[in-house]
Amino acid sequence: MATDDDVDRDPLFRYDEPIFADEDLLRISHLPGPNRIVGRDEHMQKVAEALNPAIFGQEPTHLFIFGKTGTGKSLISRSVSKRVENEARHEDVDVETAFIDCGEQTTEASVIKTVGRELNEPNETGISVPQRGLGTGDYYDRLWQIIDACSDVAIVILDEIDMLEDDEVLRKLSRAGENRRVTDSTIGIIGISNKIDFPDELNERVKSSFAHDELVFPPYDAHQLVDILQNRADAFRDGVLSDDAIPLTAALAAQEHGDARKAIDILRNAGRIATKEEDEEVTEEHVYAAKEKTEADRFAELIEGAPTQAKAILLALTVLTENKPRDQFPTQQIYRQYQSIARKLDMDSLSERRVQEILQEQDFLNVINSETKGRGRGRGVHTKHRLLEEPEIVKKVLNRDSRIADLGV
Ligand SMILES: Nc1ncnc2c1ncn2[C@@H]1O[C@H](COP(=O)(O)OP(=O)(O)OP(=O)(O)O)[C@@H](O)[C@H]1O
Repeated sequence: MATDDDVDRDPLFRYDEPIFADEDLLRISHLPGPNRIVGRDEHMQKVAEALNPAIFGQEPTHLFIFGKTGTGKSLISRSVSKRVENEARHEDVDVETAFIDCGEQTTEASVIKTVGRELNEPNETGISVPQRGLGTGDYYDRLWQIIDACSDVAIVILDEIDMLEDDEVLRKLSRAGENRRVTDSTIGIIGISNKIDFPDELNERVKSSFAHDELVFPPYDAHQLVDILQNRADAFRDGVLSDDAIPLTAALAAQEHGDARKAIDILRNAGRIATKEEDEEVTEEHVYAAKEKTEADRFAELIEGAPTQAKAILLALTVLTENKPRDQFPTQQIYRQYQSIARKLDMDSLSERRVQEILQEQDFLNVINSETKGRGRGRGVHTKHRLLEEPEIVKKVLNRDSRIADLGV
């Protein structure tokens, strides 16, 4: 019988995995078991209290969770929802969860459609939710039918809830859950946002559209990050991680704010770099190189993931910065540049006020720095914005959007 060793393998690929034992444990979307979750007992308890009624088919308390990126908001929401689903089964209650990224689904219709598609089991319900072609009202009708057919309680987790274009969807979801004429099932909403120190108008509007409890997730300290990483160290083969690898990763990830996502990404990238360099151990050097790579990837992802409108605004500031490096520009000037770009892109122009809001959202994400100053009594405020990255790098990333690349800027 031929063994693997006898077969000529294609030399283009690698067949050994000397560094990782199970790299999937370091995937951001991986949902670790409860015993691998560190330092969030109190928060988990609060989410559990809010969702507890769902186990008995009753309406949960709606929740808003705030906290900076990588503080475990999605993890705790998903993990507790899953535990509720499991416990409810013992009571013969069907709890189903839909996780929606409002950064991608920003409109009422697309949120409703996506919740419908996530909860639907088309073979059981016989209901289809087409990607396009239905009006918002029809998507709602189908969603209520799906919720009725597939669950006693639907938990809808809305990640990046501040990206929602309006709050109608929140109001309708929360009212439907209370109104037996719309659906026999109940609905619990968890809204997640990382805009904790950025109270903007949208946030206030969204926040006031239904009754809810609020929870704040603080950043992790370096010790907690070490524990989080230690709990995933079995992603690596025995003895592969040098003694410094985890403490250094945790320290680097704690520098800005204690961000578990960054810590996990750095450790994973360090492992990948060690693999690529055919080293036997993940060393300090790999961790430093991984930090650089993680930050560059994240910046690209941040811009690439932004809606085209936001990219057009960023392009406007980039073009201005190219002519006057490191300068600050008032909103009005960026707005004029943006309008000309929007025209070339054949895109509707947003209002100056909305552009100002988007500039400040980017500010939160460390791409742009915005400073607001009073102009003097009765003369209003004046905001100036500065691009923090090199214009060349920003343009390179923006040009990955084919519509923007076609401008040839
Ligand atoms: N307390 C924790 N214990 C173990 N792993 C954690 C913990 N907190 C976060 N993580 C891990 O860190 C990564 C980021 O966490 P999560 O996505 O929950 O953060 P977040 O606060 O929702 O961030 P964002 O606002 O960027 O979406 C995930 O892979 C998650 O599993």
